Amino acid sequence: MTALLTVENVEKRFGGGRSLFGGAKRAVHAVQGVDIAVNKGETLGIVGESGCGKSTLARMLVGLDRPSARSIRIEGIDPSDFERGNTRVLAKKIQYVFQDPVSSLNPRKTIRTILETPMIHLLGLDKPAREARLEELMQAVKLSPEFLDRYPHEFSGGQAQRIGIARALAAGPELIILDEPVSALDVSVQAQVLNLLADLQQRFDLTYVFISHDLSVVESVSDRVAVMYFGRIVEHAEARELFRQPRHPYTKLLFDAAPVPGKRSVRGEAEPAELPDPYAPPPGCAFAPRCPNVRDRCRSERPTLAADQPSPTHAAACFFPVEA
Ligand SMILES: Nc1ncnc2c1ncn2[C@@H]1O[C@H](COP(=O)(O)OP(=O)(O)OP(=O)(O)O)[C@@H](O)[C@H]1O
Repeated sequence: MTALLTVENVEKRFGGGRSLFGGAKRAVHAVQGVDIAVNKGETLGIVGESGCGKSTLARMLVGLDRPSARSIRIEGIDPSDFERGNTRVLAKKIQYVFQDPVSSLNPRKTIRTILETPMIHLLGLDKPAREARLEELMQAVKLSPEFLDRYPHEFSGGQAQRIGIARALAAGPELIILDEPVSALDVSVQAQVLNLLADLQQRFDLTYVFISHDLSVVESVSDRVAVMYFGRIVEHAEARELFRQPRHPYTKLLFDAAPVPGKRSVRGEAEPAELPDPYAPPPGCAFAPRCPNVRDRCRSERPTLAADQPSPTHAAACFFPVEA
């Protein structure tokens, strides 16, 4: 398998530095020491609770946020374009679909203008080529070409998200970061958008990074899944393997807390608890205060991601993982 995107030891701190009077300002450690490789044509799911750093990581992958310490490489892109945040080069290769479809579209622009903008600025297409591409895009996202001269507020959430997806496709990217793409939609519309994304992946040979807090959605779309907690990846594995046999106690807790039709909730034990102070990450495992398997070592030493012996592709950052 060829990695299209490789992320090594990426970090993002917000704040820090020196105040006007010379004192050290505290920094939020939003993402710490993240390594990811995304293979061509696959969907990597990233799952975790609110505030764990999913969106910050995603924004760094498309160059919307600059990493504090970095190594992000995309096949076919000169690393210096990444260093300089050369959005024009990056945007041709990698695009972003936002969670809130309506507010992510400029309310004063027609759909035609929204979709034509990347064609002009990134691809330099002339009018006839743009017309042909507009038709192709609208047909791909299953919207009538009549919608092209309307404004974003005239659309339902599901339709607006189809337009957001068409905008992401306009420049012909290879990789799309989908940041909670169906969370704001009605359940009945979610499945339609997920099916559309699967069709488009086949048709345009796309690679996806799919970010969500919703386990059932992540399970249904992902080839591999990375679980994030407090800015770090704490477990990753092939999707089927992870959902069959979670190894990190946090992953297990997420699974136990997920609502399953007909199953009585066990939320009592999995109620979201306070995350550690993001200004002062603990020396040991960040999950230790919530962990049912916690021992002394976990509070002083931070476990690194290590692949399990029986399954070299399944890694959990835990000294005392959940037994098979
Ligand atoms: N611009 C910022 N300035 C300061 N702190 C920030 C900023 N953006 C994010 N953070 C902090 O970084 C951490 C990770 O936030 P992030 O939005 O990436 O998490 P998330 O998992 O995507 O959550 P959500 O699903 O709620 O968006 C949080 O502690 C958040 O408060």
